[in-house]
Amino acid sequence: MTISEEIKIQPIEQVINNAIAFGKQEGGAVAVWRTPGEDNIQLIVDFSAELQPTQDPLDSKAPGFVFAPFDISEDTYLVKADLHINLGNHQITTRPDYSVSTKTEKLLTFLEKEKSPKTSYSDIGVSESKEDKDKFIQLVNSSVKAIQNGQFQKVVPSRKKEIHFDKPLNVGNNFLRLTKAYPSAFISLVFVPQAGIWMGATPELLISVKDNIFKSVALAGTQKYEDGTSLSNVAWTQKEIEEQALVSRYIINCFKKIRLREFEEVGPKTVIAGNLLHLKTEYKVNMVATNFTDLGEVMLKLLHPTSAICGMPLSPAREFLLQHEHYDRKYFAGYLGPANFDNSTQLYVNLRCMHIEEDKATVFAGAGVTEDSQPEKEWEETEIKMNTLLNIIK
Ligand SMILES: C=C(O[C@@H]1C=C(C(=O)O)C=C[C@H]1O)C(=O)O
Repeated sequence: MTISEEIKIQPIEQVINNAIAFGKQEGGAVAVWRTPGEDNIQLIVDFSAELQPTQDPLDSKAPGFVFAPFDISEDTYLVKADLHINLGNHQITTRPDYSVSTKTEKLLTFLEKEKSPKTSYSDIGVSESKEDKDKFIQLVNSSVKAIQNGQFQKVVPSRKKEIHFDKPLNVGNNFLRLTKAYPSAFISLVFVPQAGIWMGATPELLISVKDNIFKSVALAGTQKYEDGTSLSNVAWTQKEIEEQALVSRYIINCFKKIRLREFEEVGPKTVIAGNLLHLKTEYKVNMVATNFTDLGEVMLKLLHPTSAICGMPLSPAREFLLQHEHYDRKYFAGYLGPANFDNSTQLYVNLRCMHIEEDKATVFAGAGVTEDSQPEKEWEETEIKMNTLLNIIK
């Protein structure tokens, strides 16, 4: 399908804003993303009048973008790539079995003609009370007690914070700001009618499958990154080393459950994630050599939610969070990313993210708690994780 010259000359920010406005107005879902280390931004639109939730987003093999919540009993969506625009080279592709409908024509006209207001930034107010801090400190204290009582070894309590704008946030422009600020993060902007608008810059791969190679990572342990710090001089405490080792063990236990013995393990290494440092171990499996051709689907079901975002062992940690966290994480700490797209699947944990509404947005962050956690430090950790977005958003 050819793309009109008019779309090509539109600023990318405007094409993104108009695609989301189209989804809201005409019904449809939109996903925009930039994978780590890539320049090109991808945008897809699913024209379904009512997007249906799916149980197994990878099973259909349909190219699209998966959007899954933290709590697997809530709805997961696959935004199908009815229409795909590569915003790097302005190539438009439609799904081969999708007949170009009047909706496609309407979208393309919409993208060409509608002008979004020129970039002007909002004044942002952050609402946070002493009560919020006290509540989180209490949550960490009860997490440590539960660990001391032997209920589990690690748990990842989280919290949210609201920010208010005086005028609607320019999401297209802020998405582009995130891509520039965090070249090694997975940057995403998703609109699903039932879930609203979510934007994020996550450092954490959940699973990827490409050229018959399966990958996953164990990412945990957090400290602030000061510009210019040499990674070889970074030191980690025993608590942080153990906390990350539990995530590695969780992944290896998942491999064991399916009797997969041959995997490569590299790390743990210190990595930079925007304004933060983490410890990361990488796992790699050759799916042909091990005869596990559906490893992506199988591991996705076993891994989520990993002990980087929930706890170890999984069940008692999840029960604890459901009882004590007192809010719904929704899509925070869920997973998202392109599936069966350009012959690869890359799903990331939805961290460093925000849910955007008309005049406010909600940011989320959690912190891994072990027996040695100090509540005040865990609070600070959630603050700096939220700053990954708050330092950039205008
Ligand atoms: C839970 C978050 O991050 C996760 C928890 C980490 C930790 O506890 O140190 C580090 C990286 C992520 O796996 C978050 O960003 O909200």
